Amino acid sequence: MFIAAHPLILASGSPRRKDLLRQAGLTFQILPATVDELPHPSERPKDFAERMATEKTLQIAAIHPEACVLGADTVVTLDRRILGKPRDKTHALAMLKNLQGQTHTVITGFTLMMKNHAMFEAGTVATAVTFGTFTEPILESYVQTGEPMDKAGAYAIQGAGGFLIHKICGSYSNVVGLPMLPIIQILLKWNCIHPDQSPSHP
Ligand SMILES: Cc1cn([C@H]2C[C@H](O)[C@@H](COP(=O)(O)OP(=O)(O)OP(=O)(O)O)O2)c(=O)[nH]c1=O
Repeated sequence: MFIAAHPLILASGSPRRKDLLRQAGLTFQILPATVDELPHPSERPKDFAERMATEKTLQIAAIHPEACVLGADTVVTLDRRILGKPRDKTHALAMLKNLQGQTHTVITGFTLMMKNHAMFEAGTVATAVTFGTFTEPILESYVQTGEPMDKAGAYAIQGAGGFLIHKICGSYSNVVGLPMLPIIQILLKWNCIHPDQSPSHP
């Protein structure tokens, strides 16, 4: 779909982000950043997500100033509290019990940087997600799949956890880990990618 006109680096170890970029046809290198993912006292969830995305991007851009670097961070928020990834299965069950029957917000912060800070864009996208209500054995059996363990909010909309969701309002890819629309728009604007206009092969 798109052709890379400039080296692109994804500063994230998330397999979901890799899949989203691959689905769009992008070619890129993966170099996960290691940052301390702890919110400052009274830091708003959207500020935290954007700061994390920027810290990840800056870390990798410092080593690869020639590339366009994309960093991101996804947080789940309920009543202005940040729900990160669950510590263990008990924590995952508690998170899911807390989220059921309610609408929470998934915020993904993203940062793109190119040409040694000369080109820099950072922002956040929020998606409202409403869960259904379930019996405890149903939530327990979902936790037993292991899927919740490396996911913010202890679920994966793109996986078995899709059954939990009553409705969403906003970007789907943002819940999975990257708001694809603004990211592709910025990459096109910076001439980092072009639409692939070669004839398709059967
Ligand atoms: C809510 C939700 C989150 N997630 C994932 C997206 C993110 O990968 C993860 C949130 O953790 P992040 O800290 O944003 O990302 P990461 O630790 O996977 O990767 P890195 O720090 O290297 O960038 O939760 C889903 O896959 N599906 C969902 O429905």
